[in-house]
Amino acid sequence: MVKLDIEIRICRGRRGTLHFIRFPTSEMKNFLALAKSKGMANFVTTVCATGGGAYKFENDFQREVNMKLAKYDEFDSLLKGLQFVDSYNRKECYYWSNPTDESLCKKEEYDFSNPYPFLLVNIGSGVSMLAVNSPSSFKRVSGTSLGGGTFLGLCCLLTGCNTFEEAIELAASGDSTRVDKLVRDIYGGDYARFGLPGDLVASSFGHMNSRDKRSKVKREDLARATLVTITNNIGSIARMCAIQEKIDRVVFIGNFLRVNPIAMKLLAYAMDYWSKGTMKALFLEHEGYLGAVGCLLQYHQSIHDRIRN
Ligand SMILES: Nc1ncnc2c1ncn2[C@@H]1O[C@H](COP(=O)(O)OP(=O)(O)OP(=O)(O)O)[C@@H](O)[C@H]1O
Ligand SMILES: CC(C)(CO)[C@@H](O)C(=O)NCCC(=O)O
Repeated sequence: MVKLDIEIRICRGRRGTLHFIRFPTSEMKNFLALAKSKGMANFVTTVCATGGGAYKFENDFQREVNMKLAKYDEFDSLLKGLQFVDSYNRKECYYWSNPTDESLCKKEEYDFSNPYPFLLVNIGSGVSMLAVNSPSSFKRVSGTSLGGGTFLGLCCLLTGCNTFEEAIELAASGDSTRVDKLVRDIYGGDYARFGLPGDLVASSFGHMNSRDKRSKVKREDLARATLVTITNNIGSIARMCAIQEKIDRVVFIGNFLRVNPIAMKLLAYAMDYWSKGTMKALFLEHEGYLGAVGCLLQYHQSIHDRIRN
């Protein structure tokens, strides 16, 4: 279990501890009802917010609890949060060593004090890829709608599970090769001419057209195959973006990676293997909270600027 609280001094000499809690935006109605019943508006007038929810729920906050949202762009917030969290916590950034050897693969700290340029891959319900060249310069290079939401949605459909935690637990004990068709299922071994090893997935879910194979597959196998399919696709797009932008470090964040070492190791493997060791996959301990930290910092900065002028 990673300790996520951060002791901070933000600006105007303010000190404190950042605590992190999360709930899905599908629970916003319940959150607002709780905030109302506890009289939250008596001690908080403004809530910093980022992402689509900052726009979608703005009127609800005003109407239900008479609170204002201080809204900040999701990518500005992610990057500001990342810079801040990494500077406060030297152990924030890590990688998976020996990703091509499961028995040796382990989590190791990474010194990210000289970060630029890097590719930031935010795996939320959808996925965005940003090329970050300096603290103030970035562009959104690409994205894909096949993200964490797709993994969870397909997993619920295919296995009858109901939560992300359940989906990950199922995947942990599943075997995706009972679902996916591998190169060796097509070639009988490697396709050496183009460097495609026999154990590479040739066709995700490619076995599932067979009635016989479908009758033998378990929920766990389907969950694992869904996880592998979505993760490999993201890894592949991220690698192409990194090549296009001439970047060799790729930082993966977003709640899809929460409690999800299978996906992280797969991404580490894919980046290392397909780049012949020239690209590195990096991860952050606060992978799902960077936007929240970033919008708080921007709010403080705006107050500071207002006081100075
Ligand atoms: N407890 C959880 N409940 C639901 N999803 C979870 C949970 N923990 C991790 N996830 C994963 O995180 C994903 C959402 O990630 P995140 O919260 O970073 O994205 P988001 O900001 O909502 O994304 P987007 O901006 O694309 O809508 C889910 O689709 C799911 O794969
Ligand atoms: C729409 C956002 C930016 C919201 O965070 C994200 O879900 C995303 O990048 N989706 C993928 C959209 C695309 O296909 O590029």
